[in-house]
Amino acid sequence: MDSHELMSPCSCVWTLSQLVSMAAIKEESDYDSSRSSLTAPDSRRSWISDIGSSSSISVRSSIGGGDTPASSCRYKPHKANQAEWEAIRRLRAATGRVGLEHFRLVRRLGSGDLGNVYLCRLREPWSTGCLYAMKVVDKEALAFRKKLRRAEVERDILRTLDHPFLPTLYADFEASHYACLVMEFCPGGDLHVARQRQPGRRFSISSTRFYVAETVLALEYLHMMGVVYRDLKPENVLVRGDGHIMLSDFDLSLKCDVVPKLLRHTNLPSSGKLPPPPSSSPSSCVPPTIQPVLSCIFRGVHKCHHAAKERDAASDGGDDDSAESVAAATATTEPEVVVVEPVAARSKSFVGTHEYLAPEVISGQGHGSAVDWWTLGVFMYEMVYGRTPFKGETNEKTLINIIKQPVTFPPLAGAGAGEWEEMRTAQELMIQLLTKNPKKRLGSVMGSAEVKRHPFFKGVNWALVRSVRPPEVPPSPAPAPATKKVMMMSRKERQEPYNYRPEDHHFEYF
Ligand SMILES: Nc1ncnc2c1ncn2[C@@H]1O[C@H](COP(=O)(O)OP(=O)(O)OP(=O)(O)O)[C@@H](O)[C@H]1O
Repeated sequence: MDSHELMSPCSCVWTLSQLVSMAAIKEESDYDSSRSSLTAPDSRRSWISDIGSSSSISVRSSIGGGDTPASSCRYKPHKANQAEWEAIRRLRAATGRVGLEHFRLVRRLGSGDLGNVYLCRLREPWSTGCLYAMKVVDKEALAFRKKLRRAEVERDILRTLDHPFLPTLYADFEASHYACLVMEFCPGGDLHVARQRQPGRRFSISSTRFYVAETVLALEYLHMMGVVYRDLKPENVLVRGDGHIMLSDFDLSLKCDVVPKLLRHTNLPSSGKLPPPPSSSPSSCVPPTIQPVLSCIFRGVHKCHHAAKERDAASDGGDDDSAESVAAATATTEPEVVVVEPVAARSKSFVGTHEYLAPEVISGQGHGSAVDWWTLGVFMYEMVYGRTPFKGETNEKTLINIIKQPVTFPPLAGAGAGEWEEMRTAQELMIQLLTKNPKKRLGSVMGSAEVKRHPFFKGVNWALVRSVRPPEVPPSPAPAPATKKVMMMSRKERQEPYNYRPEDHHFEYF
């Protein structure tokens, strides 16, 4: 069969195994592949409830329609000289489009709620060495499960991203009733697995600082693009070939409008006097498009820091009037900060992973970008202590703990003086991130700017984080599959249908 038939409009419905076989390597040897996908325990699965909008959204089969120059974002200035990007660009220039028939699937990297992710490479001989991750979702199955909208949201978000710590979408297209996203391949696995390899199954404070700092930058960019991530956890933080991170999995994310607003540093939550949500420039979660917006701009940050100290000193004493008077005294001289994050966005969807849920998500009172700062606190805690802070014996107990229990820290056995001091600063940051009231949580008013200023990140040069040597650099990917049998998918694996098990994803709390 001519592989181009795949894209011709026809009423045929192909099975995934047929499509995968067509795209798979021609050498049909049956290699044993013990590389089964990594699946997280049930309580760590992500999900979205019907509360809010998901169930009422009509199922539109609008994914893809073939990857043509106009169909997805083609402008990725940060990837300009990257071999993988260049290979796709060259293919598109030669053929006018990118489709499944241009790829060879090598093996399955993993599977999730929406579909399977495959390691693949281009068939063109000149593209040797360029590896990609292809997410394949069955649109019909998703439509049946009322989750097609999630796949569309993920595709739309990926199309807009261009950041060193976020996935690059090289192409997206349809093949029969499958929708395919071709993304950057991360050979280093995820941070959940990486943590298991650490001594005591915990990351050191300096490794934690590195990964958390990169995550902050990724969240900052997402927020500025009007995206609330909502699914931060170590399983979703992948490690690139160079050891830097890449956040993955955007199907639970929330798209919002972001409207820049000017705030003074005195409005920080630690002042105890919060500004009302800006009624003139609210963030809305409805519009389907995302427009890049301005970065945060600071003027006179040194003054900010000084004023913050004064304000903190006043509010530490629990004297609201004192805090207020300091705020008032500095109000006219304080620098202004342009905040472009969707801090006032509100969604009522019950979405996330049990151990990582923010209190406002559980209570259903509406949530916005502050949920990402809560999950950052849980993420950091798990990196440092090897477990999440509110985990109970059951999912229900976990949720109750999140709402009711204060965050506590296990004793740090055998820590030296230096490490103890660093740990104390880390704990301070975690406490501020794990503040149950989202309005008082670090990051809730001025976004990432507040988080980045915390003393835990003292010495971090935010502009150069991507040039810092990561704690671990994964070994180079294996040579091209044509010369390495172990990289090939077995016939059994290629033909295996996507196996959705509803019991893994069912959620019954509300
Ligand atoms: N770019 C990538 N590079 C390497 N592996 C990847 C990549 N993207 C995804 N994977 C692997 O595939 C698995 C499934 O991917 P992903 O989480 O995006 O799917 P999903 O269907 O959206 O899952 P979820 O149930 O978490 O929503 C991941 O856990 C990871 O192991």
